[in-house]
Amino acid sequence: MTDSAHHADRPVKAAVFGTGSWGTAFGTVLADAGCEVTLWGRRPELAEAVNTTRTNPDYLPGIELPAGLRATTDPAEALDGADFAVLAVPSQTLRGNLAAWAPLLSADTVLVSLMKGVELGTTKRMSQVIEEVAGVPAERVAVVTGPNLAREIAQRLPAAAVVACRDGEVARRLQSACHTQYFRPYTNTDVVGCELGGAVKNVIGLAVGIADGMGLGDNAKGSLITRGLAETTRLGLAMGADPLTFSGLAGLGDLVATCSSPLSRNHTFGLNLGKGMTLEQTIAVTKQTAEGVKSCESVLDLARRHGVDMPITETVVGIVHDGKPPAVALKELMSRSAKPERR
Ligand SMILES: NC(=O)C1=CN([C@@H]2O[C@H](COP(=O)(O)OP(=O)(O)OC[C@H]3O[C@@H](n4cnc5c(N)ncnc54)[C@H](O)[C@@H]3O)[C@@H](O)[C@H]2O)C=CC1
Ligand SMILES: O=C(CO)COP(=O)(O)O
Repeated sequence: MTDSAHHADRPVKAAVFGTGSWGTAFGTVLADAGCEVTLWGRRPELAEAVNTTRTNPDYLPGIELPAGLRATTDPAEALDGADFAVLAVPSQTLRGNLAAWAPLLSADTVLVSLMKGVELGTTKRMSQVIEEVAGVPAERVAVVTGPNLAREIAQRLPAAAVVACRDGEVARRLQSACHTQYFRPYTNTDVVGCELGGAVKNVIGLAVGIADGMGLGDNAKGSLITRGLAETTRLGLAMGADPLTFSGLAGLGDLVATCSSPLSRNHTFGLNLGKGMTLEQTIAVTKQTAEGVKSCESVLDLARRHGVDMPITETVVGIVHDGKPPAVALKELMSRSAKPERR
């Protein structure tokens, strides 16, 4: 654990791009595991605050960050000697961000996605965007996902996670670099399933939030979680994922955490809509990235391209983007034709 994050006779080095809640929290995990970590952020005043107060007052107020974590606004400084370049920016800005950083990457740096979204327009998963923009093979791109609400992790509360890479040995290296007493990563080689699990759970989290806001009860929540997982699995199967991935941490685990936590931005976004706020009002009170708001459209696009029925995702798109009143959307969802459970 703490001693395992060493590469031959030197500590493992990691650059983390994004000084938001998850970038900072995962940087904390890496530093607690013994890595030398440099966070990159856009704003000099936030980098300065991280370095001088050892806190991130904007995203994780009140939580002490480890000494092995420092911040900079210079991407070249962050990447200097990095074994891992960890990406934690919003999914829809990744392409533009990475285009600027890619020329600074060394030939053997492993790129790690922390993001849970699907690119609008291209319907690409984040690892695909990374491969394309950085010009690296799939074997050099890894994904970290699972039930990992950032604030809980930064408070060093226990959690398990999945580290996925097509190359199992790369996944094992990253697993050892981020394994601590409170953070337990498992490896997986099903990158497609792990990424889809993370992206679609945000959409289902919105749906459950809307239902909670409307006061529909816990049976509705259990039904949405289960049928949400069923439609995620259908899409995964059509895209070549291993269906067992969806009953693991990247699927069920993350879905349950997101749908039951007041810390989830997607759940909270849905809750506000369900309580009757307009989309504009909800966006105005949302200060952080709620990926499902944009990714519900790209997930639905993916589903249509693969000929997969995703009624809950379609309902969320109807409410969030087409202005359909939640009560009307609920009626439509409940009036769908009756069918066997396993289909
Ligand atoms: N917060 C959480 O609990 C978890 C978040 N994630 C995923 O991590 C990713 C990042 O989310 P968070 O850190 O939570 O979001 P956040 O909203 O807390 O932070 C986003 C970061 O990206 C930066 N950013 C925003 N627009 C940018 C741009 N145009 N260019 C460069 N940087 C920009 C912000 O300044 C901030 O540092 C998302 O895909 C999210 O789904 C995954 C697991 C847990
Ligand atoms: O992905 C997450 C927990 O695993 C965080 O969920 P939110 O993005 O909804 O806050």
